[in-house]
Amino acid sequence: MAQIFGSPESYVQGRGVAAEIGTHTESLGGSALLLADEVVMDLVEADVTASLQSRDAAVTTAVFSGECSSSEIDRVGELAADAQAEFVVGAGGGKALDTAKAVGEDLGLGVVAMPTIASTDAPCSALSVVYTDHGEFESYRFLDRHPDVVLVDTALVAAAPTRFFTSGIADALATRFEADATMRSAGDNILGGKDTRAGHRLAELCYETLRDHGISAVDAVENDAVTESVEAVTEANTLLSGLGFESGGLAAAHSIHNGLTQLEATHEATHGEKVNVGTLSQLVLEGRSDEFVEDVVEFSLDIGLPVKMADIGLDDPSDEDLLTVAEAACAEDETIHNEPFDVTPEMVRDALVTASEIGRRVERRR
Ligand SMILES: NC(=O)c1ccc[n+]([C@@H]2O[C@H](COP(=O)([O-])OP(=O)(O)OC[C@H]3O[C@@H](n4cnc5c(N)ncnc54)[C@H](O)[C@@H]3O)[C@@H](O)[C@H]2O)c1
Ligand SMILES: [Zn+2]
Repeated sequence: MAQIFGSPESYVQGRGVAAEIGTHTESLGGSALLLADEVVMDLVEADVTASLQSRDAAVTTAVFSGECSSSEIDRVGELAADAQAEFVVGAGGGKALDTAKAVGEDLGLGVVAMPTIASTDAPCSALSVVYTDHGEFESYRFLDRHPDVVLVDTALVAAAPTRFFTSGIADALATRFEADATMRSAGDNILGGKDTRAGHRLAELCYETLRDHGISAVDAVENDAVTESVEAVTEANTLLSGLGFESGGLAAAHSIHNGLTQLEATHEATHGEKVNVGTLSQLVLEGRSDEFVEDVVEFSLDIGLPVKMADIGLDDPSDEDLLTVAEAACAEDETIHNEPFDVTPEMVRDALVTASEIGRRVERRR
């Protein structure tokens, strides 16, 4: 089978770049739909509208409901059609961006992904994760095209609540481990091909960047400051992890995340926070050494990330709850089958409870 690597047409990152968006969208047409929820609309509408209008692009705004569901994708699609938009600018977190990407695909429009938090690796991928209107994982929707432009204003990223930034570190921390599993099993990446050296190396670079800069980047973001470490980690969370997971492949960590979304009690935890519990479980599942797992737990604690189920709303999960998570994680089309051995629900349940116990133990001894 062919090796496949994919990426957005262009990636722009820096302090204040939201106000320069118009200089990067001229090839996309003269009419934009700006999609953002109320919080994000307040943050970006003035700068984005002024910059696009200065380049002769008309702007219509649409308020995002908060969930990337089929009904929301259809609703926003109708608004884009009514506005005769030629491109969609999705601003906000992963859900707003995933919705904008799906709308762009449905209507054949250009797409600008403008993350205002570095909370996930959603911005760069040709993928929308679709949920029910109630927030349960429903399906991966694979898109034909990547976003035309990904634009990340690091001043916005640093000013947002720190929890989003740390969640993005968690999402990115999983990337290398999942790409490694996919490579060892010769599994498929998200683009339906085998990995390239480039895809795999970017996943490794992502991990190295987080370990080299993660802790001080969080210190900076706590103070709304943009440092070189914040630039490095924003790039790792957004670009390196985005390219790394898509072209490198996903494995157990994200399947366990998807399983966890089946339980209402986890819905308050962010995507990245649930992924971190999935990552630690993957390491246990793979039989990594105590020292290795504890090192990742220590780093997670330094960053302020969950290391056990109780940290993501599951204080005392019942056997039935654990089986629900484990069975969903092992569904036939799940990426957990990219692990280089057969995985059963029992193995996932045992890895989850053991990873949580390790997390609890390391936390106690600090
Ligand atoms: N498509 C992909 O490749 C991919 C990859 C990873 C994750 N995802 C998806 O991303 C979603 C999770 O995204 P998320 O964690 O960003 O959550 P989210 O999209 O729900 O956004 C979280 C919140 O951040 C707020 N926000 C955004 N920018 C802000 C700012 N600058 N200041 C203050 N608040 C701000 C928004 O109002 C929103 O309420 C999940 O649906 C997940 O499946 C998709
Ligand atoms: Zn993710």
